[in-house]
Amino acid sequence: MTHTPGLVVTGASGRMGQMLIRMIGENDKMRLVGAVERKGHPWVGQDIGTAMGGPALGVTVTDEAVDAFAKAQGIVDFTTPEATLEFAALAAQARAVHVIGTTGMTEEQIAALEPAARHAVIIRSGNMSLGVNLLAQLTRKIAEALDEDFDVEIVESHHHHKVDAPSGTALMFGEAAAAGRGVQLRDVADRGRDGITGARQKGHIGFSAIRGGDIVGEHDVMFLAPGERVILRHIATDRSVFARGALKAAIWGQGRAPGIYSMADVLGL
Ligand SMILES: NC(=O)C1=CN([C@@H]2O[C@H](COP(=O)(O)OP(=O)(O)OC[C@H]3O[C@@H](n4cnc5c(N)ncnc54)[C@H](O)[C@@H]3O)[C@@H](O)[C@H]2O)C=CC1
Ligand SMILES: O=C(O)C1=N[C@H](C(=O)O)C[C@H](O)C1
Repeated sequence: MTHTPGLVVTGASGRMGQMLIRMIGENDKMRLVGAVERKGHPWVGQDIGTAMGGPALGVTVTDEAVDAFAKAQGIVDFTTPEATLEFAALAAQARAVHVIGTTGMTEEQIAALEPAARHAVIIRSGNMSLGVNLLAQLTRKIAEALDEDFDVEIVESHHHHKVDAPSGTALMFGEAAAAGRGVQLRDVADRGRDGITGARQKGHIGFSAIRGGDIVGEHDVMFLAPGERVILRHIATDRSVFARGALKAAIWGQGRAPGIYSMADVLGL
């Protein structure tokens, strides 16, 4: 009998789903026990390995998450907000660790994860990479140190398929800057300026989004004052940095008390 945690990947055919499946296959500390896709997806019923164009992996893509989750100790989920909410309830029933990478969730959708977190471990982050999580800590410290003469602007760039803006990472940086200043992001966020917007308000945190080509994910956190600028930059060139963090989280969560955790918890930051 094997004691390595069995993982289910949801959104298995997606950009992150396929990266996760490849990386689980290369890791002897975990096993792939399920691959879930949305109803009607052409991969449902096929072996996930062959659907991805490689050798068979012995795991058939299913649209029945409840059956797949019953065999799993961890669910790694990069899908959509609606699917993620559904999976949170099912993962809690199965007492499986639910790693959530999905972005674009509203405040209400995030709050709706709480009942599931009473029964199981949820680890959620808008960005699973070590570099971004380190930079979020730095953002908070810099925001604590600099006063409101420094305007905070966050600029993010992503591939042309991305459907949500600002990115989950940009919002993480915004939350970190707001926490450093002792304010709530929702009270100071400037999202989507257009037209005669009026002059910039002191203390606000601005967001801008670029979409194009195959950009994996790039973020600048800018502190802009008369006479000087401090700019923090993170550039992801490969999705493996997100997948590595998500898989680390799935292992870290095993045996933890139920609750909602972040990547800062996983990484001990
Ligand atoms: N937190 C992080 O570090 C990262 C988060 N993301 C986020 O992850 C999400 C997915 O990103 P990508 O893989 O680029 O998108 P994608 O569009 O390539 O993949 C999403 C997959 O989810 C599937 N899906 C949708 N509804 C489903 C359902 N009800 N059941 C099962 N599968 C379902 C889709 O068919 C698709 O294959 C996005 O929200 C993105 O912003 C992406 C990269 C890193
Ligand atoms: O959709 C993506 O691709 C990414 N999404 C995450 C986000 O919204 O910040 C993380 C990463 O930037 C890639």
